Amino acid sequence: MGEKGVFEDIIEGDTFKYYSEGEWKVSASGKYVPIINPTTRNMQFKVQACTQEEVNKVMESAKSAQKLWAKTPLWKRAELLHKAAAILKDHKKPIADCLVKEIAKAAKDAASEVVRSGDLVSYCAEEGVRVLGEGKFLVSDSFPGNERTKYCLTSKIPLGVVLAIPPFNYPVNLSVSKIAPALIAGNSLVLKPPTQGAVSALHMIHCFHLAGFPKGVISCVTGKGSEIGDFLTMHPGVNCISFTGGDTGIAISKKAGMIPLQMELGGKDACIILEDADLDLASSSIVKGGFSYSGQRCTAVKVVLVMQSIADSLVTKVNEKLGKLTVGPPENNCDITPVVTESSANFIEGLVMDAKNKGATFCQEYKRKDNLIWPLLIDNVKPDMRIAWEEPFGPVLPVIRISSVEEGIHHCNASNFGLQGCIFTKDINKAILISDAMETGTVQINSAPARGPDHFPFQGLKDSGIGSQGVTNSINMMTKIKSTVINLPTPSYTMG
Ligand SMILES: NC(=O)C1=CN([C@@H]2O[C@H](COP(=O)(O)OP(=O)(O)OC[C@H]3O[C@@H](n4cnc5c(N)ncnc54)[C@H](OP(=O)(O)O)[C@@H]3O)[C@@H](O)[C@H]2O)C=CC1
Ligand SMILES: O=C(O)[C@H](O)COP(=O)(O)O
Repeated sequence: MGEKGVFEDIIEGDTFKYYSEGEWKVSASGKYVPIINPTTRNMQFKVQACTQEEVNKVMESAKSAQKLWAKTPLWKRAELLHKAAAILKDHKKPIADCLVKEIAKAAKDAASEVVRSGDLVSYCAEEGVRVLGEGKFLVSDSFPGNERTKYCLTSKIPLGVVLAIPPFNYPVNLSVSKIAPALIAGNSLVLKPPTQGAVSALHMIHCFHLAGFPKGVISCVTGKGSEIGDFLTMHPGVNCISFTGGDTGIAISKKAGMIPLQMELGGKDACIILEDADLDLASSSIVKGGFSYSGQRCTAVKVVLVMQSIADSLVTKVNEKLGKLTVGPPENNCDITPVVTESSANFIEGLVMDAKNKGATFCQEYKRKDNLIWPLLIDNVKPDMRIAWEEPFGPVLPVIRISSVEEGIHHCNASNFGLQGCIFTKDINKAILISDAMETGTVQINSAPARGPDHFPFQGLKDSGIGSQGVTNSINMMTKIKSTVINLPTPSYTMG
């Protein structure tokens, strides 16, 4: 079970506790949620199945703690975040070990997720003191019909309680990308971690506890999203929801009520390859973009749209590189590791079989053992195949051969998703025109889609999301503007 020592307080018996009012607690439910190791398919960890009463208590304490937190000087909030970031990075090993066991992330990638997360928290602290330390000053005579009798001062104020719900694939990084902006902006934060990934997230929360955040400013409740999710997202104490995940986010946005929402949902990121593309660069980007963490990234390349004349060469190069990927357990740092759950593996297999039955060309033999699926490139995919449109979230990648750039853009824009996309060409003018035509939140030119570096804006169009992430955008999103207007008895003009 998880590492003892500094993390001793977060576990009782064999079940991890939840974090409420600055303390680690056992749920009164007497129930636990099992976390299944994707590699062994045995139960690896247990977390508390929190009750609705416990959620209520967390919300109450988050609400009262926020009032005091908002009065804490900005530099002091930043100092605490820097401290949490340092503690997080100091405990990279035990947290990464949990990621390996809970979500089968390769050991080296698990360690870099923790380091990246510490860096994100520190960056957010630095950015916060600047973004939140500045407001606006407006004078009334810039608007027609007014004299200079009014001075308007605007500042950014906290929203209250922010509810953060991240997905399984980056349970630490996509938690802190919500926690740090919320806290620096003077909000309190309630985290509902994904079930697969909950124990890594609880370790990360303990780092914030050790940093000395006041009671109630940060809390973490565990339980299955399907059981406590609605209660949390519809809770009257929540003033903002920051969610990353799948279609669940669409359902949440319909139920949440009149509060700001930040939604980062699925994607079907298209990779358009033009005739003049550097095929070595394109093929290595496709392999990295499509197959790292076994394709379980929202920003994974999820469909290749290649010009017919270069398709054979591209497919050959991609296949050569796929042949070099190692397949096996995350502990061995394999490139391809088991996907997160058996149901996920079954879903991927469903897409693969549909493509096979409809006549697609398999570049490798389809191979699966339990949750482990060998990397597979599926060529000659046609629009009537599910894999042309649905995201497998696994190590299988469809190739659609196109006869014009317009056909590629049309396929990209016909998707319900609009997260990212990428274009490979040496002609920057063409790249810009195609980028403008693609209905996605980001287009990468000559590289695979990616969210990072974490301070870049990150957003999806259509069913891929609401709002924008990235450090600065998240800080702004988790604040409101407040104006104070000074009314003068007579117009006043400086130096006038
Ligand atoms: N755009 C982006 O940035 C990203 C998008 N994704 C997308 O996420 C999906 C895969 O991630 P996955 O974790 O399986 O996504 P899910 O949408 O299944 O789960 C995301 C989070 O929502 C929780 N949840 C489940 N049901 C509810 C509910 N009714 N109310 C509130 N919360 C709930 C889950 O908890 P529990 O685990 O307990 O069920 C989890 O914490 C893919 O579609 C992928 O594209 C993933 C990463 C990044
Ligand atoms: O959830 C995801 O898939 C991430 O947001 C992707 O992040 P990355 O592109 O930086 O790996």
